Amino acid sequence: MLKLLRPAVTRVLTPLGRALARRGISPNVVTAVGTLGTVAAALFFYPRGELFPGTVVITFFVLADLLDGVMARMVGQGSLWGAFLDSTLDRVGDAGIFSGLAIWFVVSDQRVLAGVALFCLVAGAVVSYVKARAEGLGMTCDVGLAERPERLVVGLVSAGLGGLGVPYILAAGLWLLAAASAVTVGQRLLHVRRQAVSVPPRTLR
Ligand SMILES: CCCCCCCC/C=C\CCCCCCCC(=O)OCC(COP(=O)(O)OP(=O)(O)OC[C@H]1O[C@@H](n2ccc(N)nc2=O)[C@H](O)[C@@H]1O)OC(=O)CCCCCCC/C=C\CCCCCCCC
Ligand SMILES: O=P([O-])([O-])O[C@@H]1[C@@H](O)[C@H](O)[C@@H](O)[C@H](O)[C@@H]1O
Ligand SMILES: [Mg+2]
Ligand SMILES: [Mg+2]
Repeated sequence: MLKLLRPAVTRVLTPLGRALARRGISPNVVTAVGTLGTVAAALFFYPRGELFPGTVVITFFVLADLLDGVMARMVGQGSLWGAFLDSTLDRVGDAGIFSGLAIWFVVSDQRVLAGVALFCLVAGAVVSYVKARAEGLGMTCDVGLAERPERLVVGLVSAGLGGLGVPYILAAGLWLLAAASAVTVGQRLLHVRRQAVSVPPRTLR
């Protein structure tokens, strides 16, 4: 659903993308710096319980994932290597965010929430894997309640508000995200199954 914001986001980020490109910075550098910054901020701030500053810094770096694509499209359709790097490093960034939260929950003796954060990490990775595998087999899988932008917005907004002292919001956000991610896995499996069963087996790769 947040995909609908892509044209507006592209308009806002295009001047910045153009300025970076003029300085010789490539989309791949933006992808890599965004991931490194996300992981470093998540593993520095979250385990200390500094949820609000952590979320602000992570949000800054995570937006690089929008900027890299804007920059790539400014000079054409983007590169194959860039597309691969972007998707792969997204998994690394997500792992940093949710493991940072899980470490904080362990350290602060909130074990159930540590489990929920780990579930969000794994379920989010499965959501992405199902799509990548389906596309690798020649099918489509552009469906689901909690795609990556939704997962990041729910995770980051609840962590940020939790860091500001809003009671129960982080727990509520993570439980919601866990449920939405599980539903999304189900939606994607059904979507892929519908396509897969209509293909004669010998044409499968
Ligand atoms: C009360 C709380 C208030 C907070 C309000 C928050 C509101 C929410 C604000 C913003 C939401 C913005 C969401 C925007 C969604 C945009 C749409 C979308 O689909 O984005 C998807 C992506 C990027 O995906 P991807 O990487 O696949 O796309 P690209 O555009 O990069 O294109 C890929 C292709 O480009 C080529 N390419 C790429 C890279 C490369 N190196 N070479 C290339 O060639 C190639 O062809 C590729 O195939 O977006 C995301 O996943 C990131 C979403 C980020 C959302 C962050 C939201 C943070 C929100 C809130 C944080 C609150 C912080 C403060 C909290 C305190 C509360 C008071
Ligand atoms: O499958 P999902 O995790 O919801 O969302 C995906 C992103 O996480 C991935 O990095 C991107 O390259 C895919 O095109 C897709 O948008
Ligand atoms: Mg990107
Ligand atoms: Mg990405």
